[in-house]
Amino acid sequence: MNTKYLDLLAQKYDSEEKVVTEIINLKAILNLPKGTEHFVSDLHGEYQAFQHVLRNGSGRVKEKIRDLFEEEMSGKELDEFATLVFYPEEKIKLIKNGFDNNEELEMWYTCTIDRMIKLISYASSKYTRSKLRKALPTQFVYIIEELLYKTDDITNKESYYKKIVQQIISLGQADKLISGLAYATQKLVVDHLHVVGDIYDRGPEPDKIMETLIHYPSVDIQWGNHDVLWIGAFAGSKVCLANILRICARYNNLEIIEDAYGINLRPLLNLAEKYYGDHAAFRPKIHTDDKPSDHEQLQITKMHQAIAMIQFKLESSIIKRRPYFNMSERLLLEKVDYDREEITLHGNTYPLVNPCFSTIDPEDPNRLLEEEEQVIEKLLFSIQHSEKLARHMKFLMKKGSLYLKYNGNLLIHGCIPVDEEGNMEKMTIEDKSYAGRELLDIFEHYLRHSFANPKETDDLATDMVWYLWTGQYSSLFGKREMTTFERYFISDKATHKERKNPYYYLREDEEVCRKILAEFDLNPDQGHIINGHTPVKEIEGENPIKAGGKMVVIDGGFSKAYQSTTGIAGYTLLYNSFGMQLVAHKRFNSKEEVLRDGTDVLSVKRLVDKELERKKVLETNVGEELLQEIYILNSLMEYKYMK
Ligand SMILES: O=P(O)(O)OC[C@H]1O[C@](O)(COP(=O)(O)O)[C@@H](O)[C@@H]1O
Ligand SMILES: [Mn+2]
Repeated sequence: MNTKYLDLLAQKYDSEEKVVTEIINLKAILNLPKGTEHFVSDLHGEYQAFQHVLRNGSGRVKEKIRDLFEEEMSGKELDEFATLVFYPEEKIKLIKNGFDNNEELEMWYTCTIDRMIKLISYASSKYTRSKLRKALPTQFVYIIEELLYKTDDITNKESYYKKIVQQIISLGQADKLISGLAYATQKLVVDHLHVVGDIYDRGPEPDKIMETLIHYPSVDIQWGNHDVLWIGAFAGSKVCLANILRICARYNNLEIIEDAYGINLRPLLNLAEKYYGDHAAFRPKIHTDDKPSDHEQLQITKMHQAIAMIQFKLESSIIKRRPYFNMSERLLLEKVDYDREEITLHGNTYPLVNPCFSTIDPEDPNRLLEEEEQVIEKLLFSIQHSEKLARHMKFLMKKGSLYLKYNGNLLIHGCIPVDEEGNMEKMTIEDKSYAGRELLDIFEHYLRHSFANPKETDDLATDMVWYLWTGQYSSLFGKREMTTFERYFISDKATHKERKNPYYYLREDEEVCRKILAEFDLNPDQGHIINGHTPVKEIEGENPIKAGGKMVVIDGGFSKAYQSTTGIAGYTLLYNSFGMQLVAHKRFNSKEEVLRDGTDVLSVKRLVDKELERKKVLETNVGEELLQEIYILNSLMEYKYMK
């Protein structure tokens, strides 16, 4: 090993004892049970529901409370206590309002602090003391450690502990201590979070989800098709930008653009006012209680049309300059008969419902008007200069990837494009052909290149980000076509169908899943594919666990817009030292409801896999890293201290 490196390391470990202590510490960690991994996907801007799932650790918090207190507490009390751990500040306020005098309150404090200490002690039992310390609220570390390491049999210490608790109460610190303990418990029940794509679009608060993730101690992200659309917009793709604006308009979420990210939509509104009127197909979908005024709705409807038409025009130029995207069928503006208001697709002619083509020159339908060009330029400038968006996108790049191999499993948002026989589909890019893992790697390479070169707006890398959103062989989309145009302008529903890659039915087949795992150098006997992206229709009896347990699809639809199709409000997956558990979540309405009714919205758990022996850190990705560290420390020991 390079001695310079070891000399440098010796500055940190400047005594034999320090090296020895660290080696012993790391070896001890290797033998602890593996930490709990928490998988979520398709959050689609639903910040409140996501918060709830994080706070309850997909049921882990409640489970621990039940284990500890089932004997001494009623069902209602267990619920109340769980709610206190999820939303401590709010719940404490509610509980305090219910007391008539100070004595009752003090009794409640004493009992609650005691229970919280027991809970945190139990929740941290598989971790080192140092990890627990890091999770604790800093101002109370000393006090909590004193309370934690009390054992009941040392009765003569009892009065000492009582004194501590009384002091905390009389100094007015009890609320803060209880809240701190609650948050620490939340941190301890889950060790690592995986977000299997689609943080953005459809729901109202993706920016808040990003903030939460940025502050989350241990997280990775597998990009979803909607996430790469945002990355693409920030990286200079005008067509990705048009798409995110169109989707925000469609779902009545333009606040995300204007208020959360500070982008001025005035130029778009001016253009929209000039060329467009009301249009049923472009009215925003309203899911919230705070309905925009009629005037606002009309403005959104107009902007929605303006940006959709810009999108369709921009798409055509990419399709033309990238023949190997194989998308010439999607040159729709050229297929329209503007006099007759008809379009011919696959040999069938359909009337166009309410066309709004006033910015289109039938002789050159793909050409942007100068005004349209200026609008999209201005919007691109603002998007690329939004400080907050820059922070969020950089984080997505830092923690994200197209796929992830983690503890033997393959995490991927969409699919691995395959043919009907289950062979990896090939895509030729600039005369070179790619399939399977290589295809995903080259996609990721282009995406990173585009992000690193935001001034380039029409190069291959930037176009490729759009391909990831909508291309036939994109691992994030995986459908033959996206029929956005048809849904706006053609009433015949048959034209709205998006043909899926065979992956989406072949993934039921264990052999296909094994082949995919092998393609990624994973052990097919032990690994699983964890997928998001396609809502599992529990309502119709669809099972999220497929291919004999090799495939788990966890998109149950956090997205409110999809809950009527799925019948639930999302799946999450937990993978701890005992195995994997799938958790189905019932619809989450509001934090207020949970606080009021004390009920949790979780339901059934299904066992995906049960480890025969409890899995240790040694057998995980983290374990591999620790082994390397131990190896280096041993080298240091030999080089510096054992001569
Ligand atoms: O929500 P909308 O506007 O109906 O959009 C539907 C589009 O979203 C997609 O389903 C992709 O989004 P998801 O990844 O959320 O499924 C496309 O296949 C489809 O064209
Ligand atoms: Mn998706």
